[in-house]
Amino acid sequence: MSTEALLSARKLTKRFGGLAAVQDVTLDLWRERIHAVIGPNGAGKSTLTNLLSGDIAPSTGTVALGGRDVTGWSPERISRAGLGRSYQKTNIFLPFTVWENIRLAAQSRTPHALRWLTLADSVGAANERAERALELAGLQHRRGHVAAASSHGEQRQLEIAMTLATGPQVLLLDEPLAGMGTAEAERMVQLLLRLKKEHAIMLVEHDMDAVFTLADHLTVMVNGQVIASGTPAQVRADANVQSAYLGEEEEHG
Ligand SMILES: Nc1ncnc2c1ncn2[C@@H]1O[C@H](COP(=O)(O)OP(=O)(O)OP(=O)(O)O)[C@@H](O)[C@H]1O
Repeated sequence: MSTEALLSARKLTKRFGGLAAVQDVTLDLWRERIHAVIGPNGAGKSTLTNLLSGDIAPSTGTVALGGRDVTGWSPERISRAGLGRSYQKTNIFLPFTVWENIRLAAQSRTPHALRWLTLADSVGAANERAERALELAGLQHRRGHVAAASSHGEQRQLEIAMTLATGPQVLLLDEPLAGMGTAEAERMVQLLLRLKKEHAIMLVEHDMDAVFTLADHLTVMVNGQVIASGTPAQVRADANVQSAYLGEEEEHG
């Protein structure tokens, strides 16, 4: 196993006018580890995700993927370099079947310039990636069903399968448990544990039970800054975190 992090962000800052939505954030993602990022609304979690995926460019700081500096690259190029990002359902074509959605996502990985050159190869490789993604996400039994007829939980699984179909090494998952009931959430937790075996994962999630079940490493953000980072036990014991964030949760729980 490589001793190098698959993704390394160094001192990332993003300013929107006078507001630093993300400030000086440094973070590493490693294969076989889930790194959860938590924080109250407006903490900068979405902005951080956008900086890592290339959807927005940092004001300062760098992002390296697999040892290569990818700062300023387009999201498509970063995706082809091995980063997969799940969006909340936005990419699903509801009238298409589960399989068609995954297959389309798999094809998007092939660079346009190569499509006509190596058509047979690329079709075969895309089919393979799609089959694997379908299986990994546990959606084989839904293969021929139209996405619109799938439950909320299955649509979230599909969203992850579509991300997997691009063949990523690093996964950025944005609230995969949002809006789920207990049984669906449990199924998603099991899926994330399976995915962890082959990927480096950053998980942005509000469900604290899931976060503390899944995370190997936890970063807490407040007002754009990291206020604590460490193992879940270290973070739980951190006085800053308790007053800024977890304290409130625990009072309710
Ligand atoms: N495009 C933008 N222009 C101006 N301000 C922005 C922009 N995007 C985000 N912000 C601001 O940056 C801060 C961080 O927002 P962000 O959405 O990253 O937080 P978050 O932790 O993801 O919140 P939530 O949990 O509600 O999704 C907020 O104050 C937000 O209003």
